[in-house]
Amino acid sequence: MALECVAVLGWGDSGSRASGLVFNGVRNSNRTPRKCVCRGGFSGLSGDSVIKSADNQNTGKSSNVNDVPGKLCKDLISLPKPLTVADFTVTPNDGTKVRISFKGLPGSFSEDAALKAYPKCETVPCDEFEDTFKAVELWLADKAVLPIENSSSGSIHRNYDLLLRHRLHIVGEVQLAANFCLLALPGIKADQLKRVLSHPQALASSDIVLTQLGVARENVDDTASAAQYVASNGLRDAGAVASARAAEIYGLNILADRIQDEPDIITRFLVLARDPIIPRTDKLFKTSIVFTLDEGPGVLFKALAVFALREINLTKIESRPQRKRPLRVVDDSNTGTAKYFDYLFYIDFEASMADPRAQNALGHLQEFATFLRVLGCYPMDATL
Ligand SMILES: O=C(O)C(=O)C[C@]1(C(=O)O)C=C[C@@H](O)C=C1
Repeated sequence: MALECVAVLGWGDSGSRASGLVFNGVRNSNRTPRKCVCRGGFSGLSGDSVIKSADNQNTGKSSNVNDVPGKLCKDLISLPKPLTVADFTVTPNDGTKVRISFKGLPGSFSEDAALKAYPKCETVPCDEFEDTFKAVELWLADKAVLPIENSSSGSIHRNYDLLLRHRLHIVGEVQLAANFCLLALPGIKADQLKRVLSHPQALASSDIVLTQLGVARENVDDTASAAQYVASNGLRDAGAVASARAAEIYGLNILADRIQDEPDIITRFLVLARDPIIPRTDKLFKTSIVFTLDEGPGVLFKALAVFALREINLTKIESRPQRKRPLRVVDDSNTGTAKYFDYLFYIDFEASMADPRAQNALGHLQEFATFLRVLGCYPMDATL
């Protein structure tokens, strides 16, 4: 990825103080592709083969003739096999056999998002958001899907932090309209319910109906867990706010459909993978970045101007405190020592990294950003 730095404005005078443009942790100037030793090189490209290959490498067992001087290696089966044409068709484009990790139980909206992106995928339920990242990093899943923001309660901050802590690349986005249903055991009527369980966002978004019912609200990790809990414990006084698919999976009845306060509650999910995709310009692409700036008047204005000057539309801006260095100390001769919160800025913009405008904008931002990382460049989801 060639970056061209242009001095369109007079403020690009700080030289290259940034530690280098980072494409998910690797400076672009001397970027070497991150490759897993076993990837596609041994018995196939499917995930199982990959995990097996990795295991062989880690056990320390001798699978190399050089480890057994003067003898033939006994473990011939574990030797790498050459790739064949079949290896390249194991994971077709329609999503067959792609394994997608998500947080929650089957029937959750995150699983719906995974199925929207890859209709024939195998979904891998995880306990925590962090586990969805680890599943991909450890080759237990090919990709992860995680919610990043929704139209009723805004950003899911924890996931912004995890994007930076981990080294996965954003390779796609999924927009999903949630249809919240009130579920209960078969035979139970709405007026018998004393409490309703769900994910806090689903409960908050169904406030009007739940208030009318006069029920207590109980938070659980995800909407499908609520349905599963009611069903598996045979709770006759408890309902769940979850999807129609969760009702089917856990054998619950739908007492009311579309109970959300707003007609459309949209959640935007990100798809993460170990490797970035090749940016294109023949369809609409988005790029997500994170950066830090020095303290000073107008620095954020300058940072945003690199996009405005090139007519690049920003679709999202989010700031998060820098957890490891929360306070910035500034010595000021007039006012003494000031301490400010130090922030990371996350921006999504509507341009592909293959577009010279995006390359120039990032080259320009790099001139004065103290840190810059491209989190991913991916096709926009314009569907619902
Ligand atoms: O609880 C679920 O079903 C989820 O997939 C999680 C989640 C979220 O984390 O925001 C996703 C979308 C729904 O609107 C509610 C909850």
